[in-house]
Amino acid sequence: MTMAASARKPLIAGNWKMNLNHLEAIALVQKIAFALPAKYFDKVDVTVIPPFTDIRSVQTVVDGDKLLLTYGAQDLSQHDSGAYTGEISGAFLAKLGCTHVVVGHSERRTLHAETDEIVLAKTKAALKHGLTPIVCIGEGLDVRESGEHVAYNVAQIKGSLAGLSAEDISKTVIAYEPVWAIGTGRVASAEDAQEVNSAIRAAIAEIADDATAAGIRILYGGSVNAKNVGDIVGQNDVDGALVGGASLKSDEFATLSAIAAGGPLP
Ligand SMILES: O=C[C@H](O)COP(=O)(O)O
Repeated sequence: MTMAASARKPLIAGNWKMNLNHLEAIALVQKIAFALPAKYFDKVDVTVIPPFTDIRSVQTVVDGDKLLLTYGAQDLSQHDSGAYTGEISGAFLAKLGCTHVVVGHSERRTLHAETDEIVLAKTKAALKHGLTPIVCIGEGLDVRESGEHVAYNVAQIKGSLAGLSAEDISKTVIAYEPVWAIGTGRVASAEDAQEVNSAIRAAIAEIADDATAAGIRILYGGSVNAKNVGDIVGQNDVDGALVGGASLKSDEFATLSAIAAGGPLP
């Protein structure tokens, strides 16, 4: 790899999951913006990922107050439009000013039976509409305990990006989220995150090329908070975090974003 880790600007993405109505969303974005002044955004990208029903309200605050944080969605349809009741098109998200969309989160893979093929189709849909897909992968506890976690994640990322051009892959963000660390308070060690993230980067070099692998941002997710984020993003191949629970607390989210930026604390 030719690009130093420091050349990849960290990304902190706050996945709110199914929390907060649109009024609560407005309040949280305003509090985050207050706690995280503009000076941090040279060194870290920050995006919030609210439920669909909050996005228009978040857009209003971000545009109205000219905030530097961006926002996205937690999922999208693989289709553009049509008879897909309950689905949301990437075109709609783009029209609302979304920059990012999470695809293949383990909760979607587990609760909605999303396979690598579906994740790939959604990744393509995101790219088609100019959205940055945050492609999630991660092993369950059984795989971790079997010691096969590196091979499992490499297979999952290859399946989720299969056939994409190097140019398309370079427009994605990858998030390694070990399922056993999500919402459990049981965070992977910084070394665990580095081990898998470096294997993912090597896999990207294989399916794309070295420059794409060196430039792509690979996040870690799973019980990240202000206390552990420094060690995690301090690893060579960890370029930020996909944050769940801690993204719902404005001060903690601002603090961990500032730490990812290299400080000082807000
Ligand atoms: O998308 C975020 C992850 O699922 C992590 O959630 P968590 O930080 O609550 O463990």
